[in-house]
Amino acid sequence: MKIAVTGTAGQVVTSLIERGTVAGHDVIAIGRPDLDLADPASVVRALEAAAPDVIVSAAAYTAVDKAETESDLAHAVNGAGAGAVARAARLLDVPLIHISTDYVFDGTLERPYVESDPTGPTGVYGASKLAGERAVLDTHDNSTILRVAWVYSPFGGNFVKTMLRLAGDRDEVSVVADQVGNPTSALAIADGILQVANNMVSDGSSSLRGVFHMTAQGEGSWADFAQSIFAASAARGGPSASVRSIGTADYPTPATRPANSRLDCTLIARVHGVRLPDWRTSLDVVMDRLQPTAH
Ligand SMILES: NC(=O)C1=CN([C@@H]2O[C@H](COP(=O)(O)OP(=O)(O)OC[C@H]3O[C@@H](n4cnc5c(N)ncnc54)[C@H](OP(=O)(O)O)[C@@H]3O)[C@@H](O)[C@H]2O)C=CC1
Ligand SMILES: Cc1cn([C@H]2C[C@H](O)[C@@H](COP(=O)(O)OP(=O)(O)O[C@H]3O[C@@H](C)C(=O)[C@@H](O)[C@H]3O)O2)c(=O)[nH]c1=O
Ligand SMILES: [Mg+2]
Repeated sequence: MKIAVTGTAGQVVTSLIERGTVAGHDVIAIGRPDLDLADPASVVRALEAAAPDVIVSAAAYTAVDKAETESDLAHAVNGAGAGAVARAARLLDVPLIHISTDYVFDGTLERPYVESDPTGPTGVYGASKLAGERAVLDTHDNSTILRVAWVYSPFGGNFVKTMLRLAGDRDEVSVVADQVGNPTSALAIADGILQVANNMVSDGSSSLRGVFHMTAQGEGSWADFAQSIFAASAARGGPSASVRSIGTADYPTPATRPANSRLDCTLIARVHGVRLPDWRTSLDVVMDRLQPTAH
């Protein structure tokens, strides 16, 4: 399969290049300056020139707090930019897999969110991603939206790397314990994307299209996640710190984040046969990559 993916250095695009290549696919990553999501004409032009069998829309404006003061740019990239990717997929007549987020929800529900639950983003980033979902669904029927969450990997910037950096220069790190979710490895996301792509290319049924939740099994708070990161690091002889559990009110940020970010992934298991590993299993894989010599 010839897979075009948006972005060049992001966590999901880098993981898809690795996992897709291992699986024998031709993965072409297209990003700035050739494809700039803030410039819709460049998006259509670059994707048409690549002539792929399937498009994966993985690039996005992901700076959650900064988005609060860069609303126009966040919406241009995540909203209109996603629409431009969908127009390219329509022109090429190929399946589109678009990546979205748990931050489309307000987090007030007491159980994991299912796909049909009402959205209600609490910040600009979530609102811009929701606009992107709608642009995709309005533009191209042959689309699947995968909502992922709390992404980490050996690549780019993420919570795991932030925690390891903080542990390098302090004994204790304060982390919020009242936001719960599903930490998900970008490498596992890449494997899920490949399975969904295979399904879409070989089967045109509408049941395979639409919105799906796709996160790792298992849940935890950011404080739980930090604790597991430090335990895994210590076991490899790397930096560690103790976690002080704090409340969201004690960690003020420009953007409001959902208290409950948990996504129910029953639908994608049933329809696509995709079930990502437990997050603690995937964390070990990523820690082995980040600290290969530390054992
Ligand atoms: N990170 C997370 O925790 C989560 C992410 N998601 C979603 O998953 C997807 C992948 O996220 P992730 O891999 O972590 O993102 P990263 O922040 O690691 O990377 C973002 C990517 O988007 C590219 N990009 C940003 N702006 C533009 C632009 N104007 N034009 C073209 N490319 C641009 C970057 O380009 P460059 O390569 O040039 O740097 C980079 O490749 C996104 O859709 C995100 O919304 C969903 C839930 C959680
Ligand atoms: C660095 C740090 C963060 N925190 C808190 C802030 C926040 O509530 C939580 C996670 O911090 P982050 O800045 O990594 O979170 P954030 O950037 O909001 O992560 C989100 O990114 C976007 C792109 C998504 O789509 C989401 O799924 C989610 O992964 O931990 C602490 O409590 N202590 C700390 O030392
Ligand atoms: Mg962040």
